[in-house]
Amino acid sequence: MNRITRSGAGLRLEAITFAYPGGASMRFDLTVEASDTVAIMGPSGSGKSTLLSLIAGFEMPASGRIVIGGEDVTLLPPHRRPVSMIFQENNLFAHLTVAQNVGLGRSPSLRLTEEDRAAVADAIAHTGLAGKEKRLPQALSGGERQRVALARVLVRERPVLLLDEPFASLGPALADEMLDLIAALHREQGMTVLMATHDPRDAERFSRTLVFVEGGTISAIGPTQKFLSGHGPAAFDRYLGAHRALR
Ligand SMILES: Nc1ncnc2c1ncn2[C@@H]1O[C@H](COP(=O)(O)OP(=O)(O)OP(=O)(O)O)[C@@H](O)[C@H]1O
Repeated sequence: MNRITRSGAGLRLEAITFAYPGGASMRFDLTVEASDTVAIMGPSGSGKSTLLSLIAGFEMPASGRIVIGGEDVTLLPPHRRPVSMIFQENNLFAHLTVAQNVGLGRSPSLRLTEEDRAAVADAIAHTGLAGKEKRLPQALSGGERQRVALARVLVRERPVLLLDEPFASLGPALADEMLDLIAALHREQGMTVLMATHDPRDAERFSRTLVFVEGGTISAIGPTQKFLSGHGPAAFDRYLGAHRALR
């Protein structure tokens, strides 16, 4: 059944510097092993989304290098990078059906070959959307819309998946369901996954490695279990304590 095959790519950010106009300067150094699952955590405004946007190519660094799967992608536009990204919401085109939104992952003009159509059907089945192919996004639940975004990621067959708080607009049950689905796809396909999240439960359930971002830089990286069991850096414990107090 599985026409979707993919494996992960390693990722390296070497002395990446970046600043938004008028904003503070940020600097990122990071090495991620192929097929790792990485949670990116840190205070609001610390730079988690910016880090993902730099990897995806939506923002360009002032200096430094980004290497994915051994290829220097620093100067490549987003669509030429071996990366897919899912945002918190607004991942879909409102005027296109589920099947068309997924099909865009294969061809921006929706000129699909037989093989493309088969891949779209596979991805729709994999994400539990069979029977909903002709619906428009407005006729879907929030969780189903995120599944469509995930199905599109699957047909793109990129070895790196970036998730920017993809469950933040979903209730806890749907968020868990979506996380389980991503975990299952990861087990099957081994893509490298980086996920920005504020939720330690998501990090614990899904990630092997935790990256802690503070003040525009990565201040710590290590095994998720170690960080979440209170054996990480003191700053991370303070962040978790403050985060839990807010909830
Ligand atoms: N397009 C932009 N233009 C100017 N400044 C921006 C822009 N996007 C983000 N910033 C600023 O850059 C800093 C880092 O933002 P970023 O969105 O990366 O943080 P974050 O850790 O993802 O935050 P959150 O957890 O709230 O989503 C913040 O101070 C933010 O205000």
